[in-house]
Amino acid sequence: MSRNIVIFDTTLRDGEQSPGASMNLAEKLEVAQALVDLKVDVIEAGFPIASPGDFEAVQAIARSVKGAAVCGLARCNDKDIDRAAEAVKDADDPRIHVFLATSAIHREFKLKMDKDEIIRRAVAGVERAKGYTSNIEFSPEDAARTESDFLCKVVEAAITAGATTVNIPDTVGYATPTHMGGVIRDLVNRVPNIDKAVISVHCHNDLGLAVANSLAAVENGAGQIECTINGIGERAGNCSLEEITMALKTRSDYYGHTTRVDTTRLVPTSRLVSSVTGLEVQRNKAIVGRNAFAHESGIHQDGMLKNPTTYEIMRPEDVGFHKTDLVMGKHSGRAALADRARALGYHLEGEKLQEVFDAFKKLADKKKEVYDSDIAALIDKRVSSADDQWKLVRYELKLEGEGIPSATVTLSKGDEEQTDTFFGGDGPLDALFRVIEKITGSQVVVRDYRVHSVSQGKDAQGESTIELEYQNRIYRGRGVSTDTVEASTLAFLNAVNRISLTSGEPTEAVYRDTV
Ligand SMILES: CC(=O)SCCNC(=O)CCNC(=O)[C@H](O)C(C)(C)COP(=O)(O)OP(=O)(O)OC[C@H]1O[C@@H](n2cnc3c(N)ncnc32)[C@H](O)[C@@H]1OP(=O)(O)O
Ligand SMILES: CC(C)C(=O)C(=O)O
Ligand SMILES: [Mg+2]
Repeated sequence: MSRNIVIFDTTLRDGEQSPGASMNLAEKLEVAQALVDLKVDVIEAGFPIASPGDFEAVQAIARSVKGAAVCGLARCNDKDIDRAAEAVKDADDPRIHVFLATSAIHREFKLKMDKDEIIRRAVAGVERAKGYTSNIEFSPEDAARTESDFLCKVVEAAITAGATTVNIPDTVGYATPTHMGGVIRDLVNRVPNIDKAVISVHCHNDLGLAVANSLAAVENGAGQIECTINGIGERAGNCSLEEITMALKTRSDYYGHTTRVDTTRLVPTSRLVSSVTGLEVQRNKAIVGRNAFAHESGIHQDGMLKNPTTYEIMRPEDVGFHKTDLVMGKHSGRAALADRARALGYHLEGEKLQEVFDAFKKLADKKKEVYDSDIAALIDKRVSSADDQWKLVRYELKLEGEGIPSATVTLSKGDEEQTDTFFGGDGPLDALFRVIEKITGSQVVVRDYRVHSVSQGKDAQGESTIELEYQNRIYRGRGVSTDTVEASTLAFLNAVNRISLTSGEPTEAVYRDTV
């Protein structure tokens, strides 16, 4: 029977758990708005107890988002649930997502709780959340590795306690499609009150099977899929939203289900998330990769020219690829800029539109043609630096006798400016980075540094991305400018700003990184 599958996006929660993918408040609000435009049903905006910044972001999203439920994650304890409830309370449709691991491994080694205690805590958690909202999701974490009998008992108890969605996570990406389908089928057949809740699925991609496992779950009765843009998330990531929604759409002949997702927004949303997290999308990534609709070989090109359906199962425009890169110039106005920005995944209005418009006009004076990618870069620059404490005022680079670099940088913080100089270093960029370290007082190690062009032509804008290590954590930064040295300096400063943004917060998050 045809069903509408609920799309639960967790880019801002599980997606943000990707090492180095932290987003600032302005970036999270921009992504949340893009998710609304994409027409996802539920936005998991964060884990409010995790840090004051997470709480603030969930609250701001709950207050601003219209047209999707806003969800906050909580462990099964009173403090987490109360904090999540406080964060989502102003949403039109607030959801609290309570989780507790159920597998033998997690019970014994992590939680140190027996089966009875797990059921007691799960029920107490759902009941407490129920005191705040009627929209409650419960997840038995590591469900795919949980004994079937026990999983059925926990799910039944959570529904009796008031859970309206029961989410079945494959937390460690262990399942295969037949296995995951079987887990859902067992719940459908064996849990007496299962019809009182929506069954959800939350698959991780450790074996590259997250999308396949989610499809198998849907085939066996799941009515909600948890997923993220570009498949980002803990370790190898989560089920990719663009892949799962296009699989359901393209193969509606087989699955017969629908989603509310406006698939023409997939590419702009993917771009936005890639840009704010610094996690690049691989060229051959299904649906949104640059090569997803590119045809190189003669026989394929011949077929495409005769009829695109010979080699394309989806139309590029259905996922949001544009045939042409619209050229805007110095004679374009605000209306055209706002319209172009929307097509690229952003919302520009009021003061924000004016700021980007001013930057656009300056760029148009420098560059002959301003492409979509230039515009996206200008907006990204504004969004990613919105919460920055330190701003670059000016810099000067000189090569002294025997080519030794000397860098002088002026940064501002609030109304104050500070200038310093560094002489020496392993090259001009190193000298610039060292001055910034001196002024901001942060000692970092550069782990990765890249520069590439974001638009066409000799006068293209350069984008620099950088990964800094500070106290065993990775911080990413981006900078864009027509001058690549300036782009690199901005990227370094952007990453340093992220350090000062998070290190002042009393978070005790355990972090395992891959460096
Ligand atoms: C599968 C998932 O994706 S779950 C979500 C994972 N995301 C995150 O962890 C990111 C945010 N996390 C954080 O900021 C921190 O871990 C916090 C603030 C939540 C907790 O920090 P701390 O209080 O220092 O605890 P810490 O992280 O060291 O350990 C987690 C504790 O929660 C307990 N716990 C884990 N899951 C649950 C749960 N669902 N319900 C109740 N307790 C739980 C653990 O057993 C451990 O308790 P213990 O300290 O008594 O052994
Ligand atoms: C919190 C839960 C749903 C989770 O992210 C997982 O189990 O992977
Ligand atoms: Mg997860």
